[in-house]
Amino acid sequence: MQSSLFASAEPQRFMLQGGELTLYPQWVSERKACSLFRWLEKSLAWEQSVIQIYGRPVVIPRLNAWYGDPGCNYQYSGYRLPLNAWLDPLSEIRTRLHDELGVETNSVLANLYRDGQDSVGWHSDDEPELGQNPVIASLSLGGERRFSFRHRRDKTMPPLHLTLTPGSLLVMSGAVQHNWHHCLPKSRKVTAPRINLTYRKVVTV
Ligand SMILES: O=C(O)CCC(=O)C(=O)O
Ligand SMILES: [Fe+2]
Repeated sequence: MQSSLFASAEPQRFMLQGGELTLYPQWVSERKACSLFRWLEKSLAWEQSVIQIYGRPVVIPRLNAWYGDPGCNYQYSGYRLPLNAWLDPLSEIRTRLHDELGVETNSVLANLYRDGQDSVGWHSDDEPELGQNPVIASLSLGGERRFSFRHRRDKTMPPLHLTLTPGSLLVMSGAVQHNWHHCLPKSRKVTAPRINLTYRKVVTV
C-alpha cells in the first residue's frame, strides 16, 4: 500500500495487526517545519554513534541526539546515548503532543539523515526501557522520505509504505513494535536532508 500526499489535514489511520498508526499529514505548518529544521540542524548535540551488531562495531548511517527528563536513559544495540537536557523548542512539541493528543512522553530521539545514503535499517523500538506497547510520536522535518513496515514473523502480511512529508506526525501505538519492523531505506532520489524527532516515554526512570 502506498499513501498519497493528502491535501487535507485529516489524520489517516492504518490498522496494523495488533497495533495502529495515525498519520497527521500537516501537524506542523510548512513554514514552521522549515524554521524548526534549520534551528535543530544547527542547535542539537548531533553525534554519529557506534553501535554493536553481532559483537562488531558499526558506525550508524545518520546522526542522532537524545534529550529528556533526568534519568531517562536509552540504549540500543549496545550503545547508550548521552542524555541532554530539554531545549525549549523540543519541550514545546512535547507539551503540544500531551495537550492535543494525550500522548505522554519524557524524552525524544532526534535523527538527522544528511542525504539519501543516510538511513535506518529494519528494527522495532522494543527496548525494555520503553515498556510494553509504547506510544511513539514521530515528527518529520526537511526532505520527504519513504518509511516502511513489515511484519516480524508472518511473511504473508503485506508491507506498508508511507511517505513522510515535512510537518507530518506519525503516531505508532498498540503492539506495532511487538509485531512489526520499520525502516527508512536509502534512496538515490533524495535531494534534501531530513530531521526526525521521535518522542518516547522511558518507563524505567
Ligand atoms: O526517521 C524516522 O522516521 C524513524 C526513525 C526510527 O525509526 C527510530 O529512530 O527509531
Ligand atoms: Fe524506530
